[in-house]
Amino acid sequence: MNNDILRFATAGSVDDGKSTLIGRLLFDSKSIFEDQLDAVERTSTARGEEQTNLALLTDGLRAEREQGITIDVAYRYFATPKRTFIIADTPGHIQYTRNMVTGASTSDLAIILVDARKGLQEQSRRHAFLTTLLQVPHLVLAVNKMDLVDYSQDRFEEIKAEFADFATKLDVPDLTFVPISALHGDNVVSQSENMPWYSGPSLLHHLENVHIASDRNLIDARFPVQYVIRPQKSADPELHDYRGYAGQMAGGVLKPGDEVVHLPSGLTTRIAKILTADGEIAEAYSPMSVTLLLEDEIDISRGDMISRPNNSPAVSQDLEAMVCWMTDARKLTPRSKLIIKHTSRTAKVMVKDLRYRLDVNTLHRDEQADHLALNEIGRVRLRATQPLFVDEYCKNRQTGGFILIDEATNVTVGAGMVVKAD
Ligand SMILES: Nc1nc2c(ncn2[C@@H]2O[C@H](COP(=O)(O)OP(=O)(O)OP(=O)(O)O)[C@@H](O)[C@H]2O)c(=O)[nH]1
Repeated sequence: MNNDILRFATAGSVDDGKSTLIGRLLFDSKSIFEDQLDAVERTSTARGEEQTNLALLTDGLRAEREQGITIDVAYRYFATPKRTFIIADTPGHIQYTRNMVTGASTSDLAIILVDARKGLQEQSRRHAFLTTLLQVPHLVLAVNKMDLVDYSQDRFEEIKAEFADFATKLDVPDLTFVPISALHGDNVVSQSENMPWYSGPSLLHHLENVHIASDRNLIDARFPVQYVIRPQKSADPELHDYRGYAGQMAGGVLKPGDEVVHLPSGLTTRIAKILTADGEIAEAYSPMSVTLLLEDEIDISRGDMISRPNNSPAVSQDLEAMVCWMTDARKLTPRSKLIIKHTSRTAKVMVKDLRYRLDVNTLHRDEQADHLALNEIGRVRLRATQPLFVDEYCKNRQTGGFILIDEATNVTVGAGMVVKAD
């Protein structure tokens, strides 16, 4: 039911045509589009969609806002009869890395725009690298301004070959090339008559049909507890007399009757019921927001994890991760003390060491580096003051991702992807 939401990020150098493309998509798709979330909400209710869809959508965005992210990523929404789209529009000029990490970390797909006249730029490679680092499952290279190269197939093939060659170094999971003119609308929403040699889908057609359901991890059940709903005195015991655990599914599938394990206690019990705002349901999977009722009383708090007895995340205070540093107010150095926000758990963390800094242009590793500055990416070892329940980011972007917060200012200063927990 949630598969009809596609989150995508756009990236490109200045003037490659991102704003024009987004405008064109919104305009030509003749969809109901509004910047305001309440408008999306109205639309979706009118279309008879399930309410939970929207709750999820707003939850995600609200969570980002609450984390005090000061990054100027603009979210835009539009819908076609097939899907609802959330675009993370990341400004290309300054702060590209930080913006892109923020915008792309929750995206199903990224569009990298290239100006057909200029071809691949250093920034296109950097964006592609970040996309793979963030494990965005689908990548589209949109070769824009085809009108300015006479809709030349040769030019398109040239850029395509160059990028495909570079992409082999990156392990891009799914790569699609589309020749477009954002200004004139060629291949954006409908097939272009100016490029009869191109037989692939228009950009919107691809966005509407790209298969994302299987990108979600449906194997490893993960339920980070966000809130504990305590029993209340009520005349109607069915309604209020229970203890429930609310949160968002971060992987796998859970059903009533399933045996589950609570972390950190290691105690096991079974799921009694799964509730949503609309009532009881038979199964929960990512990214649904649900409340679990368990058969036994266990002492469970916010930040704990519910998973399956033979398939749990690592329970560890030590993490090794790729971190993107996002502030110029301070640097990341060994012994830096920070706050880590990982799933629904918040803990203090210390940087044990910086193993290397990565040059995102050359992919060179500088093992002598002693700090990370704004927009720099490096591999670090962290030690938290309490155990975290983590998976490797390549297995699960939710339980493998985290943000780092400056304690004094409460500002997000870094984003991380777990490489290993030990
Ligand atoms: N001829 C032609 N011009 C285009 C096309 N797409 C965009 N442009 C022009 O290129 C210029 C830059 O386009 P924008 O959409 O503002 O570029 P942007 O990537 O959003 O730029 P920033 O927001 O500064 O990063 C504008 O003058 C557009 O009209 C296209 O397909 N063909």
